[in-house]
Amino acid sequence: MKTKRVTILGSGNIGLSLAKGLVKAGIYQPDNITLTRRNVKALQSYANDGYNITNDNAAAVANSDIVVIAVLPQQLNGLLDNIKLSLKASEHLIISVVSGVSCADICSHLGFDVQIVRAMPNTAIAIGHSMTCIASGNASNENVTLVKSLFDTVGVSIVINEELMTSATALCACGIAFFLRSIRAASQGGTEIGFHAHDALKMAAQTAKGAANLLLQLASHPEQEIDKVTSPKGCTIAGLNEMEHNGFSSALIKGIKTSAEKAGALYKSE
Ligand SMILES: NC(=O)C1=CN([C@@H]2O[C@H](COP(=O)(O)OP(=O)(O)OC[C@H]3O[C@@H](n4cnc5c(N)ncnc54)[C@H](O)[C@@H]3O)[C@@H](O)[C@H]2O)C=CC1
Ligand SMILES: O=C(O)[C@@H]1CCC=N1
Repeated sequence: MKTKRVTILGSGNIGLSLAKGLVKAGIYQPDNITLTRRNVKALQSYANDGYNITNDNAAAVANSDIVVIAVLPQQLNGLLDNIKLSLKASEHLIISVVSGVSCADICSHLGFDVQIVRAMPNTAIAIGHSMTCIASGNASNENVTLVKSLFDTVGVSIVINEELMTSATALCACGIAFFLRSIRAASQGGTEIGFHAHDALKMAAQTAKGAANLLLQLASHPEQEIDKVTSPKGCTIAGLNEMEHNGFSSALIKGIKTSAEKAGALYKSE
């Protein structure tokens, strides 16, 4: 089967992470991927690595099969106006990673229907460890499966209902920042109790990785694993309860709810 040519419109944080992930997974060569950005000079190092780069979105779309839209919600309508005439409903498949914008919103702005699959990856896609949620309102099952198989090469992906995409944004895409901040905070605690900052960070990150892998590899529940750590009258339960008295779980839950509300409102507030 001929390799489908991919164009990534808006090659910033997530667009470039996706490109790197696809190449690292070995399913695309850089020369099958076109990266666009208004300031194309910022992509020069990618051109040196063999990617096609341009600031001409319309031409890039015309020369591709799969079009990934990776601009900010407030940049989307301008981009759609830019590519409208190059988009062929019968030829193109759009993958949108834009938060808070439905397939119907995109078709409505374009003024015609084109198959769209939404994907919500996170920045760990650059190293093949994304948690990606996939949904579509109007694409064929075949295309949803195609997109899932693409994202399966750069992490783990699941197909969900489109109404849950803003929730997926908060839990998984924003979630990377939440867990990173937790690791950073743990390392700061580690420094206060005696470790050099770089050692404390490494120790905290590896500990977080171990905790996540206990759940993923043993298909276990967090409380089951926590019970194994908390010795009676021990130091773990003392620290854990102190964190809970200070709102640890509550802060995470409230933060995720706030992010989900914001994710749903980003495009509509423009
Ligand atoms: N950063 C993340 O972790 C994730 C972001 N997303 C979504 O992905 C989208 C992009 O987010 P980021 O990559 O973080 O933003 P970003 O600001 O890093 O990247 C957007 C890029 O699009 C370019 N751009 C804007 N208008 C353009 C146009 N008309 N033509 C060509 N390029 C254009 C900008 O110059 C910029 O480089 C957003 O909608 C965000 O909600 C989704 C999942 C995770
Ligand atoms: O913060 C944001 O709006 C984007 C969406 C998910 C991750 N970053």
